Amino acid sequence: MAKAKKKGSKKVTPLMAQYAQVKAKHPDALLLFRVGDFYETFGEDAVKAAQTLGIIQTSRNNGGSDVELAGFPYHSLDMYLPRLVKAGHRVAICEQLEKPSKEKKIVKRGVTEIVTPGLAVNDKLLDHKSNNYLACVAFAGGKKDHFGLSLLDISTGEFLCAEGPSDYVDKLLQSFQPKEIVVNKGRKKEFLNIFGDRFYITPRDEWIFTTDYTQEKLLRQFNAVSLKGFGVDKMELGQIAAGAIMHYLETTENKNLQHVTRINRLANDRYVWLDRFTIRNLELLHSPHDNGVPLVQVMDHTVTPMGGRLLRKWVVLPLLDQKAIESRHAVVRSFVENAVLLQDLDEHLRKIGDLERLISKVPLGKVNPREIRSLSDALCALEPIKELLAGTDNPVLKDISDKLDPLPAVCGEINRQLMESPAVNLNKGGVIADGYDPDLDELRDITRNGKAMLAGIQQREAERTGISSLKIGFNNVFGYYLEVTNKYKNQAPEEWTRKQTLTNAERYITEELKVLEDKILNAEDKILQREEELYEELVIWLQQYISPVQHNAALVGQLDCLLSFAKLANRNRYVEPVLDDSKDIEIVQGRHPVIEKQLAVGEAYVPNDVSLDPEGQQIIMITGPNMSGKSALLRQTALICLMAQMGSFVPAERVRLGLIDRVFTRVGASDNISSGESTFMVEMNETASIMNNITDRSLILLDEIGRGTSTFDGISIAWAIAEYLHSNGKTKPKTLFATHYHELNELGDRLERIKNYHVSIKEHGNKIIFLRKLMPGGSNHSFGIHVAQMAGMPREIVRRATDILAQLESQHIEQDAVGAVAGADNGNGQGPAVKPVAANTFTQPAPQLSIFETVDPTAGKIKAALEEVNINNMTPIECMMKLQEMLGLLE
Ligand SMILES: Nc1ncnc2c1ncn2[C@@H]1O[C@H](COP(=O)(O)OP(=O)(O)OP(=O)(O)O)[C@@H](O)[C@H]1O
Repeated sequence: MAKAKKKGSKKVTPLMAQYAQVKAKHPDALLLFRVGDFYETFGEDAVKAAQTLGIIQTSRNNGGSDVELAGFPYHSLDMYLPRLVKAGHRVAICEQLEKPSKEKKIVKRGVTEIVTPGLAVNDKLLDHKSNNYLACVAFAGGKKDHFGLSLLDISTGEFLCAEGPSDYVDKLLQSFQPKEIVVNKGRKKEFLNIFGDRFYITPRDEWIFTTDYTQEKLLRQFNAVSLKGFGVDKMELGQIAAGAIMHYLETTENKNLQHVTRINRLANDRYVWLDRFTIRNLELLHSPHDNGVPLVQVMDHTVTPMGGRLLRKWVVLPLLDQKAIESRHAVVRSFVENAVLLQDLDEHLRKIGDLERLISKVPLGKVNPREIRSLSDALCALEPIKELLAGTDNPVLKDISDKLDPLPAVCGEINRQLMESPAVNLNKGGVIADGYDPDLDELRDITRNGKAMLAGIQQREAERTGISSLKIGFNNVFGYYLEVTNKYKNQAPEEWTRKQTLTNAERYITEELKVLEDKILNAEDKILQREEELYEELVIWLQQYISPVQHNAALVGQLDCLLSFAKLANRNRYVEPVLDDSKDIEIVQGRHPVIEKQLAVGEAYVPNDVSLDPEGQQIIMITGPNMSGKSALLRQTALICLMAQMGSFVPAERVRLGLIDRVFTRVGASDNISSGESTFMVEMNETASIMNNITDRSLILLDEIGRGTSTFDGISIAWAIAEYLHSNGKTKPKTLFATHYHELNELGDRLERIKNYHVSIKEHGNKIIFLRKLMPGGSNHSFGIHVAQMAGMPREIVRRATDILAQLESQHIEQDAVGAVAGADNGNGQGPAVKPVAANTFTQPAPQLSIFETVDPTAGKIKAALEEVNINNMTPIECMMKLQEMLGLLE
């Protein structure tokens, strides 16, 4: 008796069994599984794919149970893949590894590529003006504040390595904005605590993060016996981070990395220290405001992607080496003085395209024929650039000229081998030039002239044999044949092979005909195959030129940035800053590079002078009403110094600068509050980090520090900080202090290197007009109420606020009582340099009144009238009439 089929037993199809196997190897990835002409996703992946891509989700019967299914045609991969990755998915692409055939039940499949935000090489996932870094952070043992960081842009081959305390690594993460960070699984929580949760994290097993394993990975990549040559041999944690990246790449099918030819040390002693708050506050790379413009956007006049990407690095890494900065200035000067040279170079640079990313696609096997052609166009454009630079008398430009190598052999070979405008897709043919390969030429000849060749054979054989009625025909059974009518059949030569006898004719085949037939019938396929072979050979041949092409790309990037500085200077009337050995900052008629470009037509930016020097005017205390331009002044001072040290000219009439080594900015009541901490706490933490890191060459901007707390605390803290910066006995950092606590002007009288300034305004009746000029001397009252009035605050409130202010001011016991910082330590344990003064005895303002609790009886009436209103029952006309009634009450 046959066994009854067990109810509910499931038989998984071979395809789904194969899927399950592949998926088990990549559990954390969304698997695109190639089935014929489709990429399919199953189960949870299908749900995610359908949601992200808006494609239809169906189900597939998988032996008794339904599994979710969503798919798209293979040729749409380019469209859908970037969308999946941008949505934050790791995507594994599983291809069919062999051609389907009748004998095989199921074709072999395997994952050929894993794409994540940090592993993108697809143009649709990349921004040509920004690098796309994959990072790794390695931790020291225990709780030590020391980390290794590596950054790799797989799309350009740039590989960087650094080591240092958490605030340094944090600053680098802010500057380089990696798209993905590989972290030791066991330290992920710590990572999130220290560096925040704003990154795309990929946790990996603990064993990878060991010295021996990672070092071996690096040595193998660089084919070296030591890492000394790269200057990273002493950086154990940096090496661990870099090696872990190499491991990660291997496990994500990124094995051909010949374009990663070196690793560079990011040395923090070469660049101005900007912590992440400063990079953010100065809006160097990004602006948090909706229509805000970051500095880099104003500065960027580059015309090549290499220049665009390099400029972003120059902006966050201003130099400390005076010679290097001055040599950039000298190049900019020579371009500013030679408009023709500037324009010619600009024109040639525009032809270069993304040389760096093009060459990186060569080892990755992702380069298409048209891209190779543009590689040669780019190299050809180097020739005139080289010549133009050789004709200058600037040593840096001459050096770039010497080093530029247009690689004529590469250009020549590409031009010889590829068609002038080759197809983008290799599988469509039309890539290799005519005349390059005899076999290919013959095949093409056949497809173009097949019929003529057959006619030629027919004619020749007819003449040779005297069979005048000889014909060539074709059938599906034995292909091309010669047909001879019975009348001539005795004249058929012996070497012809008879294939068929008809009533009135004989059919023959010949060796020659069969060879030609084979060629004609297979020519198309063979052409594609031959083109593929030749193209692959060309790509492999090109690999030997990766390094020289990368070198050219780097030189082009530099040149482009320097030209961009010159264009910036020309278009905006910037001047060359003068650097000297002093520790001074002297800015004459400085402007804010971004705000001046943002002003409405007809409005002019008001320039200002700012002078700081540690021995005289070390701290400038700027008071002035809100909106008067205090923050702009602070920021423009820092931006001018930083731009000067990037090598750029600056928005001012004249600038003399002793190099600055660090810029700190702190903005009171900053809106970037990390979770769980109060605004004030954040502000104090930030300020504490400044206090521990200042040097004589540092520039500090403190904007409304202390604003995040009550007036008492705010003034006290701001006071104590100012005192400390002035009198800590160790360093005299140059400081700009903006505050609306006019009480702080008192410090100017007490401490010799604190000078009071105010941003001038003109009071006109009840209104104020902003003159925006920085003038010596403090201002003696606050202007918050004026600003409230300007903002359209109801008249009643403004009047009431004025009364309260008057009341408070009358209760304000003398100014001396301000310094509520008794006992504030000066950092060297010797107590404050200024004699602490009695605690402030401001009277607390009365608790805030609600708008309707004012003493004004009219408000009470309006309140009562409003309470009667039921908007839901009113027509628009009735609403208007009610409003009119209330306005009547007001009047
Ligand atoms: N020198 C200037 N010339 C022309 N416009 C300026 C100048 N300085 C500032 N502004 C304009 O005034 C606006 C307010 O400036 P800013 O934010 O610096 O004022 P603030 O005194 O710091 O105000 P708050 O205390 O409210 O932060 C700027 O956004 C800018 O549009």
